[in-house]
Amino acid sequence: MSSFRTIDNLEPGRRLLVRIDVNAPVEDGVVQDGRRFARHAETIRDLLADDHAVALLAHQGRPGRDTFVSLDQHADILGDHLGREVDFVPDTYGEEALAAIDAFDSGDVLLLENVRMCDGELPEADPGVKAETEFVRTLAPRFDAYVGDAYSTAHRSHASIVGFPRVMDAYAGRVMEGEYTANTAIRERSFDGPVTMVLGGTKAEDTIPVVERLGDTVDRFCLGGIVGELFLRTEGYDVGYDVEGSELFDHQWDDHRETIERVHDSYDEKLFLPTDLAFEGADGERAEVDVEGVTKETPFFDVGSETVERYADRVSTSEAVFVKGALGVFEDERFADGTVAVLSAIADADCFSVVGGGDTARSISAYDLDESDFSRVSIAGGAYVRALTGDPLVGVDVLESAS
Ligand SMILES: Nc1ncnc2c1ncn2[C@@H]1O[C@H](COP(=O)(O)OP(=O)(O)OP(=O)(O)O)[C@@H](O)[C@H]1O
Ligand SMILES: O=C(O)[C@H](O)COP(=O)(O)O
Repeated sequence: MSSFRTIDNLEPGRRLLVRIDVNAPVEDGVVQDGRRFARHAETIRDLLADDHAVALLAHQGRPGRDTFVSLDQHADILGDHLGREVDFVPDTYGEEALAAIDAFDSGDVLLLENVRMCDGELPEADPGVKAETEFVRTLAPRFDAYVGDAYSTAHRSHASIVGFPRVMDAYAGRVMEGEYTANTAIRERSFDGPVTMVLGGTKAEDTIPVVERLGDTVDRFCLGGIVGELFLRTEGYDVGYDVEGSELFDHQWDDHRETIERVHDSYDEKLFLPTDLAFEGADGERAEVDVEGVTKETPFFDVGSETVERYADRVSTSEAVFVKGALGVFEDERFADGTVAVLSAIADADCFSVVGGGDTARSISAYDLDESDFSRVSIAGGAYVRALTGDPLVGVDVLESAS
């Protein structure tokens, strides 16, 4: 059980600084709605019911990525979920933000600008260091308390996650409490039959340590997405290289090569890698190639149909299946087969199943799968895998210390 205080422990009518995580996919400049908005809206609704004044902090994307955009659209989406206006302030702790904060009152909700656009939020550092930033020193005294609700960013030692709770009265919001309780409980379960992990997506830093840490307890790892290609590269296949305009592979290969090779050698028998991959053919349609025939000039966007069949077969004979990261670029219907077919096989199987990853969880609603066919859908990605591996979450630790 966690030992943090929750928003149920707050006196009504406080001025609250609330960190949420509505980091979302951005398609052609349009921020996509999803579970994260819906779940944080529940926290905000509960806070408003207790007459609090709510100033929201959140991030979107990472500097340098095309998903690194302002939060103005996020305010509208949150407003739609809440059925009321959420005021967007295009500033975080400058004059405009301070004027808005000084003027706000019980029952108001405002969303400050993307915290990763302001000095002090990045890079990661010790909570004591982040608490000394101008960002934290300026905003903290203007509020009665801090609410940490961004469970899915609780693995990042950033100012808005660890700096404020270090110096403020701090509480966990509904999302933080719910995700923490469920994800910690998952780790404590044991299973009689085979346990399978389906790992894909774009973040090697999240998925590779999972294989390393859980290699002795998990029976099968079915790999796809970027991580699948990086493992194929250790076997000498010409994949997992950046083509022009992409920055998905080479830096991750440089950072993780040693671990990938070690993990590959140690758990060879448990690792299932794609045997075929999908790409965009000359006619713009989905085409597939056996891994024996791949070339480094071709970008691949999904696992192929033979791989899907093998993975679906593995999950259907499992007692428990954990998913982190999509097997392909499911946002494009041509490359959704791998992700959707394997999720469907999990939904049909008689097993305990958890799907994690902010982006990955979106494929469930995007392709009309039924959320109730899974034991749990977590809106967290990196924090979810850390919960599975038992690694501490700084954003949770700092809330516990604040109690
Ligand atoms: N071969 C591929 N090339 C490029 N992108 C891919 C490929 N396979 C999967 N993806 C992308 O992986 C994404 C999902 O994984 P990602 O690692 O970004 O996040 P996640 O695990 O869902 O969540 P979080 O961001 O919360 O950690 C999807 O948006 C999908 O488009
Ligand atoms: O989407 C996520 O996983 C969280 O919002 C954290 O984002 P980050 O990986 O860019 O820190």
